[in-house]
Amino acid sequence: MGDLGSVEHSSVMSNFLQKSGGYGIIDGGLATELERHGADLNDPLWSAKCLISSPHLIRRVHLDYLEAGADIITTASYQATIQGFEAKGLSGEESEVLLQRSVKLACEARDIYYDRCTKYLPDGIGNERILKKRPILVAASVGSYGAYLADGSEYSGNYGDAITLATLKDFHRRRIQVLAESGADLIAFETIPNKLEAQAYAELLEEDDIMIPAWFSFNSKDGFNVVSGDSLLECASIADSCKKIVAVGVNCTPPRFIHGLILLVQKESTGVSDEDFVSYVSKWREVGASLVGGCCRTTPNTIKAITRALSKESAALSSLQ
Ligand code: MET
Ligand SMILES: [Zn+2]
Repeated sequence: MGDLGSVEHSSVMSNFLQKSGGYGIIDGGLATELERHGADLNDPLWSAKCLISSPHLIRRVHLDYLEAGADIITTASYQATIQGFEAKGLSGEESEVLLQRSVKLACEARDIYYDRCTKYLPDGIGNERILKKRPILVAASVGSYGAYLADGSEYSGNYGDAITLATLKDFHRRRIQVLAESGADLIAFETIPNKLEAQAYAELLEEDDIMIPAWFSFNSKDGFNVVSGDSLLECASIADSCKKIVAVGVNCTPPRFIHGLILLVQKESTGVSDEDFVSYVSKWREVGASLVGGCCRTTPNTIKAITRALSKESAALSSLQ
């Protein structure tokens, strides 16, 4: 993806993939994992509630995913919006601090992880915890306007006629700026439900000259289109025409659809039992996915199973070379 102008942005991902042996493992569900640890996320802020009430738990879940072998961890900002925080009575400034905190927590988890790798000596794979010094990226998560609304439109992509491109850009602008300057390595636009929102993100990345790369990840419930019914191909082409986008994929989508969806977009990709999930992953790799991970209800154990399966495969491949 991209052209000459995108060399710097695309090099972040290509350098990462090169150093990671050609593929990267993304973490699994964050919100659902926080819930599994007892957090009550029944709130319009969903996982972002923990940025206020239990940041330590967020850090711990990031660390669990790193110790399960994830190479990319996504921040707790999915449903963290300035508008959502303000609705809780926080100031604009306080809201921005919370957005920054989401990235800081992931970076801290990475630091702790690296420290553990040094202390416990890297022994690769085989123990309970995977402690292996490797490139780790922090992806600042951005959920959709529908996620903020928390009314189900995140999975219908139907915002009604009153919501225009301008509305969406105004909604997301400041949040994206803050996350881009927070120390994250890239922005992960997740669960994008329609073309209009993809367009809004692409325009913001360009107009505001966002300095870190981004990926677009759509959700689908039919294996062909994004949830709104907009064509995945058209959505992916918006990503293609934006030089700041370094990967396109799908998340929060039934795994049985993902093989076909990758064939459709031929870029990045990202729940079922851990075994079932893993059985899909090699096939996704075979058809060209460079980035694989989980979403809601996947856990550090899912990621560990993926890590093991893929590292076995790449060891087998390199012994043939
Ligand atoms: C509804 S998709 C949620 C994605 C987010 N990164 C999470 O795992 O919490
Ligand atoms: Zn999800």
